[in-house]
Amino acid sequence: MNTSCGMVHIILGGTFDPVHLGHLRMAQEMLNRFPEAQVSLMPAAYPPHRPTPGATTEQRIEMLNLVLETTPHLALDTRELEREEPSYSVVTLRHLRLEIGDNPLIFLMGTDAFAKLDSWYHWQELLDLCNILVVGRPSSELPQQGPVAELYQQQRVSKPEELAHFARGKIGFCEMPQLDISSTYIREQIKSGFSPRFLLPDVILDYIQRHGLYGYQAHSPKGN
Ligand SMILES: Nc1ncnc2c1ncn2[C@@H]1O[C@H](COP(=O)(O)OP(=O)(O)OP(=O)(O)O)[C@@H](O)[C@H]1O
Ligand SMILES: O=C(O)c1ccc[n+]([C@@H]2O[C@H](COP(=O)([O-])O)[C@@H](O)[C@H]2O)c1
Repeated sequence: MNTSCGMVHIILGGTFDPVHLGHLRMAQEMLNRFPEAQVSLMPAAYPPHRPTPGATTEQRIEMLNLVLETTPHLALDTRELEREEPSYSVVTLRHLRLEIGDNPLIFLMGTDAFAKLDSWYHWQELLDLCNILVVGRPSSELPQQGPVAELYQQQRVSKPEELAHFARGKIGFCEMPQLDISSTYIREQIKSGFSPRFLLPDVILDYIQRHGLYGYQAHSPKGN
């Protein structure tokens, strides 16, 4: 549906275990490209398709709040924490859609997540509820064949900014300087006694150290 331009809502859903500069740069790209939009980070309480996070839900939220203290234009959407069930995006988006009416809604994800979209719960309903904006991520590409590739070909817009003119139903692709950073790599570095410094905000590294997360050893000679 082509709408008049109401408030654009952009959501980056994730596990944020922990939040890192890849996530934050994605969010900043959105603030740059859609200056009038509300951009929110939305932590999953019980992320589908993956093991239980290494940090508790409370710790993941505390880390996100630390970031938001210095990034006032970003918001935190905690609605998935209120449901005692897997954080299926389609369920969340149904709730969000009821709240925002026909305003444009954009769900942001990396190419790795988009490539597996057809494994998501009721995935074919997603575009009835939102637009999807895919961001290039190292080591993964837009799918070239299969149902997700077909959907992309049918529903794609030529420029990400066009998504602000649709309430739902469209898919954009956005290039940004690719950052080969993942929470997995950060957790692995910490577990091995190496410092993940400069892959995530210092305030998050401090938090991880104070709480001994991800196997952090206070006296590790290589940790920092
Ligand atoms: N460096 C990055 N570049 C682009 N997209 C990213 C990047 N890091 C995360 N994303 C995207 O952000 C969303 C949330 O990611 P998530 O919180 O799972 O982080 P992750 O680094 O992929 O974590 P993990 O390594 O634990 O799987 C996903 O859509 C993912 O594709
Ligand atoms: O709805 C699903 O089936 C589904 C399956 C995998 C991931 N997601 C959502 O995609 C976002 C990124 O997930 P993750 O596991 O990469 O952090 C997060 O908001 C998840 O809830 C959703």
